[in-house]
Amino acid sequence: MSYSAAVAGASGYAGGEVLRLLASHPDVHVKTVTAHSQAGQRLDQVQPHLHSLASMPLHPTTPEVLSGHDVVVLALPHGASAPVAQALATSDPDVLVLDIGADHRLESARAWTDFYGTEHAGVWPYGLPELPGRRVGLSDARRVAVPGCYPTASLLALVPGYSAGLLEPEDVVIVAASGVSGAGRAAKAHLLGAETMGAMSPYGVGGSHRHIPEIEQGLGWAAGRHVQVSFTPTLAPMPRGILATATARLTPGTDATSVRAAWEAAYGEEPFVHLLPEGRWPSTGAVIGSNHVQVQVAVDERAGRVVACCAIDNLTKGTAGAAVQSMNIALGLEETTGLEQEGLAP
Ligand SMILES: NC(=O)C1=CN([C@@H]2O[C@H](COP(=O)(O)OP(=O)(O)OC[C@H]3O[C@@H](n4cnc5c(N)ncnc54)[C@H](OP(=O)(O)O)[C@@H]3O)[C@@H](O)[C@H]2O)C=CC1
Ligand SMILES: CC(=O)N[C@@H](CCC(=O)OP(=O)(O)O)C(=O)O
Repeated sequence: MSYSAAVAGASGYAGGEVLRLLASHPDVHVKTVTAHSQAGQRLDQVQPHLHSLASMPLHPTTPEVLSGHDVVVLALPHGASAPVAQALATSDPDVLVLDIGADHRLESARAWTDFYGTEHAGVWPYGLPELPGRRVGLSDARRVAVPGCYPTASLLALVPGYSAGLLEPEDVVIVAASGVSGAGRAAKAHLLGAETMGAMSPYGVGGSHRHIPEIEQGLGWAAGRHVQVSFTPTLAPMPRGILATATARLTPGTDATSVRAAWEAAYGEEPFVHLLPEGRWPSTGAVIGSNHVQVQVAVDERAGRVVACCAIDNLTKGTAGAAVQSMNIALGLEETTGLEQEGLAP
């Protein structure tokens, strides 16, 4: 069976990555692409690397244009997807909608308003199938909230320890470095070319980053109680990739053997998440361009803490790959379909 797809926000980084993956997907063909300020152009004027889709016209992003497809991917700024999704709920109730933005990720309306400052649009099944119990919730789903990029890396680093009851729920510290494509294509003051090359600096410091409630939500699901997180993002001079380093206090009696066993049990059967052999540490260089994830964990006995690292490509497993993986599950396809690319090196 062949499914038709529309990709909204096709002129952006996330939409472009969705198209790169769908261009070689055997069961889904891209029928419609939309943009906002760049509507009216040909796709290759804004995404010159997408050769097989080059002549597609970029339509305006309206519910009418997006109607009539089997799958709609919304790669739009926060706040822009909820009204489109509401219109599709009336016109196309059975369409599979994957929201790459944040509008439908948070259960807590209060957390949404605190960090995004607008009205909460509601919550959809969360598209990180590697979290306990989430894969089954995605099968037959018609709506999927694709996780944020930093939450993906942070949760894949730490969730096994919370699921196994090995980590304390307070005093979790996560520092993550992201490539500059994480900020999107639109120019931003802290992202002017020369300033990002050859330098690293933090931003969103002091508990203000909007991914904090999403990370706490995912860790809380695994722990069965609230988990308090200090999260600091940093900008790294690379186009793609996230390396998250997370530390948390061990519960009394937890040793390195039980930590290793918990992470092995969580990821032993996962097609995309690779717990590295002991002594090897994740590198963004090993996952760029692919949906694969590298994870490593160690115990810092002096500090009584676990140290877990996770590397992803922010645009693939951190966005578009997660959307395609969730789409495959929701459509009943093999989960890895269209996501077989190895990493790109050097
Ligand atoms: N970049 C990343 O690594 C990740 C991004 N995301 C999320 O994906 C979404 C898209 O991000 P990204 O691709 O990086 O951003 P970009 O700035 O690269 O692209 C934004 C896209 O949205 C369109 N757009 C802008 N304003 C509006 C509007 N008011 N209504 C409809 N469409 C609009 C743009 O169209 P045009 O160019 O024609 O103006 C463009 O296609 C965001 O929610 C982002 O947070 C999630 C995880 C990771
Ligand atoms: C480097 C950089 O600026 N990164 C972005 C993350 C963007 C992102 O992808 O956010 P969502 O997943 O919630 O859409 C930021 O910190 O805002």
